[in-house]
Amino acid sequence: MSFQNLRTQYSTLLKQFLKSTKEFDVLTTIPPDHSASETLYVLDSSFNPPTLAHLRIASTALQSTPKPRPRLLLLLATQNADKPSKPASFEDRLAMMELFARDLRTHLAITPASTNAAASGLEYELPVEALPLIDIGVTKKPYFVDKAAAIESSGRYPGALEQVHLTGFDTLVRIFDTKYYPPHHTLAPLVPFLEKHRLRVTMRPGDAWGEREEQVAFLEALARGDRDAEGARREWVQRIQLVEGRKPTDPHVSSTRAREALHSAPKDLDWLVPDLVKQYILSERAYPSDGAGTAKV
Ligand SMILES: Nc1ncnc2c1ncn2[C@@H]1O[C@H](COP(=O)(O)OP(=O)(O)OP(=O)(O)O)[C@@H](O)[C@H]1O
Ligand SMILES: NC(=O)c1ccc[n+]([C@@H]2O[C@H](COP(=O)(O)O)[C@@H](O)[C@H]2O)c1
Repeated sequence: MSFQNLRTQYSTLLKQFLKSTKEFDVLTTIPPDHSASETLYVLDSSFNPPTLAHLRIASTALQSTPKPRPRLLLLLATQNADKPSKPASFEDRLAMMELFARDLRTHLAITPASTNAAASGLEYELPVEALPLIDIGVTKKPYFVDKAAAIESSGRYPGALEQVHLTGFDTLVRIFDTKYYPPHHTLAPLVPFLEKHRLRVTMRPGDAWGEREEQVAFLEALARGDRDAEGARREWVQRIQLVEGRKPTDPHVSSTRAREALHSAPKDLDWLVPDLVKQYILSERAYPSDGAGTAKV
């Protein structure tokens, strides 16, 4: 299917979703398949555009599970907690999410899960049947607690399915920010979320969120009870896994950096975004240099 047809397909599906009363829906599954799974990994993002950091977050989570054929939901919220809905339109982002899903499956097919296996130098290829199913989903809810509840009540997945939300450290801090939970502004709304589901948080050292030690200290403070007065529970640390992010020598990858590189240094896209996503943003003008481009629906 051409990029343009892919975009048109998502434009139609998105319009139907926005007109419906649904709070969450799956628009596509790659490959089309309805078999059950025990754990649902959820990568919620603006996908503006999807980057190699997103790919790393998703692939390391999927490769860390001993369960056969895990399932991944790539989730786009039509309303963001903080950011305006631009510069790329939602249909461009949905098209890029599908391309990202294909890039991710290709990556998983040829990348061994352990560094030992990688070092062995033996040729490696995962059979197609073992690759994860990837759902492309949309939600009208900006907050994690509501997204998780909307996924649960959608009927799209078995009721008891555990969700593991994949986030970066900056998002963990915001999930634990009481400003998002009016009218009482406590962390009580997180209780049902963390009783049932988990967070797998990738550290994001060296930027506005502090170095590795400060990020580890955030969870230690939670375990010590420093946040009890806000309504936090110490046992939540069992539900939150902190995993290593980029090495200090690796460049910092973000969607902002990819959008900037498109106009100033397109060669940098090679280490910022996966291959099909790169082809899409170079050919489809999802990010015009005049900054135009809005969430057209
Ligand atoms: N380099 C990274 N390291 C760790 N986590 C990341 C990284 N890039 C993105 N994430 C996480 O992935 C999730 C979705 O990211 P998001 O779409 O906000 O990407 P972003 O690169 O931060 O976007 P932007 O640059 O447009 O603000 C968030 O939970 C974010 O913390
Ligand atoms: N308290 C919360 O649940 C909370 C706070 C901030 C952002 N978010 C969400 O996290 C996701 C990633 O956010 P950014 O795209 O702003 O990095 C978005 O879907 C956003 O709406 C949730």
